[in-house]
Amino acid sequence: FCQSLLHAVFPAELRVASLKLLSRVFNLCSSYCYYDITEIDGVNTNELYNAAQLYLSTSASITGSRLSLTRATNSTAVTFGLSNSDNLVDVFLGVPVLWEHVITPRQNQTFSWRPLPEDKRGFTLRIKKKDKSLVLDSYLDHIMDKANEIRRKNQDRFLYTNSRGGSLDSRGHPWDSVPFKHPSTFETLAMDPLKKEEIMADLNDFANGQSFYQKTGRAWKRGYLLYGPPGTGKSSMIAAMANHLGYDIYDLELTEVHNNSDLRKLLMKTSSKSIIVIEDIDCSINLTNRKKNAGDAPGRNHHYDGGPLPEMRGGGDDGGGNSITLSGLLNFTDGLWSCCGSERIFVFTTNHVEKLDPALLRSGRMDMHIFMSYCSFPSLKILLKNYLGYGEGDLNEMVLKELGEVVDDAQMTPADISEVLIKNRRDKDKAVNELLEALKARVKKNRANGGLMREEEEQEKRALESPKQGGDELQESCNKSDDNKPN
Ligand SMILES: Nc1ncnc2c1ncn2[C@@H]1O[C@H](COP(=O)(O)OP(=O)(O)OP(=O)(O)O)[C@@H](O)[C@H]1O
Repeated sequence: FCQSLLHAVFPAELRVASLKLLSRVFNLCSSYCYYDITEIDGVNTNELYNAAQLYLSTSASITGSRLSLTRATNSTAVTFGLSNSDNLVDVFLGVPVLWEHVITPRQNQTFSWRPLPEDKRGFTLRIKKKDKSLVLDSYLDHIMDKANEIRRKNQDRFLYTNSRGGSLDSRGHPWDSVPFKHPSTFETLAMDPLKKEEIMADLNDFANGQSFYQKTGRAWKRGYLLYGPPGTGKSSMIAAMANHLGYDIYDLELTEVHNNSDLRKLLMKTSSKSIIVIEDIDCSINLTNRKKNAGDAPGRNHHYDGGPLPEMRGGGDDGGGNSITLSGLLNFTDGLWSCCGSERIFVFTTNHVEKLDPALLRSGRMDMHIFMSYCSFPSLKILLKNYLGYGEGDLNEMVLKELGEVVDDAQMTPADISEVLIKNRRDKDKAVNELLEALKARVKKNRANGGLMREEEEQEKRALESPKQGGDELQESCNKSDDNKPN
C-alpha cells in the first residue's frame, strides 16, 4: 500500500531526478573525487586497468582475505590482485589514495568483433579533491612506469649478440637474440660482501635515478669496467647485474663490426633498460696509442690477443671510415649517440687493465672500476655455501681457520675453486679436504715463483691509479708484465 502510495506521489521520473540531485549535492559537499578505471574501454582493453592491477599486486598494504592470483604467459612469477569490493590504501608522495575493485555482471552485450568478458571489472580510485592535480600529473604515470618495470622483471629477458658479420635479419635488425636465463645473482656471486653492497647500491641509484639525471642534464647511462684475471667472475657479475635490474644484455662482438658507422647503427637498435657489454676490450681493438693508429696502415688498429685475425677492413679513420677506432668507441659510449634511448649501462671487461688507453679509464666514461680479485676468505665462504650448502657455523672451526690462512696466498680464482667443489659435491668432507690441499699446493707454487702473480696485480692497480699515464708507457709496462708472466 505504502509502495503504491509512494509511486503515486513520486512518479518514476521524479524519483530519478531527485536521486540525481541528491548525488550532485553529495558530490558538491564531499571532499573526495572518484575515478573509474574500467577493464574494457568500449571494446578496447584499457592499459591503465592492467597497469593498476599489476602495480597494486606489489602493494604490501592490501587488506581483505580474498585475493586473486594470476600468472601471465611468458611470466615466471605469480602476482596477486584485489578481489571484488576489496580495497586498499596506497600512499603516493605522502598523499593517501583509496582503490576499490568493482566487479558487476555485464547486462546487455554490446556488439563487438570479439567476445567481451561476462563481468565488468574496474577500479574506483578515490582521492581528495585538493590532490586531484597530483593524481592526474604524476600518479598515473608512476603506475604505468612501475607496471612496466614489474612486467620486465617477471618476463623472460633476452641476450642479444651481433656476431653475424653485421648482416641484418628479415626485420632489418642487426642483433640475434636468445632468452637469457643465467642463474648468477649477487647472492651467488663470490665477492667481498661490502663491495657487492656498494655495487648493488650504485645499480639501484642508477635505475631509480631518472629525475636525478634529468635535473643534472646528464645522459641516463652508466659505465662499469670489470677487470681482473680470467675466472674471477666478470661474466657472472654481468649476469648478476642483469638479473638484479631485470635488464636485457647486448653482447657486442666488436670484431664483427666493420666501422664506426655500423657501431652507431647497432647502438641505435638497442633498447633502453639494457646492459651493453664489450668483453675483453683489450683484445677487440687496439686501444693504446690511438694518435699513431689514426695514420696507420689499413687494418692495423684491429689487434688480437690469440683469436683469429680479423679481415683487413681499410684505414683507421676516426670519422666513421672503414674500421673501429677508439674515438668511435668513445662516441658510442660517451658522445651524442650514446644518448639515443636511455637507461643504459655499458660494461667493459678486460683481463689486462694496463693495456687500456687512459681515455677509456677517465671518469665519466667508466664510472666505476671494479676489480674482480682472486678468491678471498669471504668469497670462499660464499662458494662453500653455494656448492656444499655450508652456512655460517656449519663447518668445523679448525678447518675454516686453515682455509682462511691459505686462501689469500693461494691466489686461486673462484672458477678454480668452484671446479674442486663441484667435483666432490656429493662428499662434502672430501670436497673440503681436497680444496685445502689444492690451496696449500698453490701457496707452495706461488712461493716458488717468488710471488710474481701478486706483482702483476699490483701493476694493474698502479695503472688504474694513474690514468694520465701515456699510452706508450702503459704498453711498455704491459709488455714487461707479459714477459715476466709465470707459467
Ligand atoms: N666471483 C665468482 N662467484 C661465483 N662463481 C664464480 C665467480 N668467478 C667465477 N665463478 C665460476 O666460474 C665460472 C667462470 O667465471 P666467469 O666466466 O664469470 O669468469 P670471467 O672472469 O668472466 O672469466 P673470463 O675472463 O675468462 O671471461 C662461472 O661460471 C662461475 O661458475
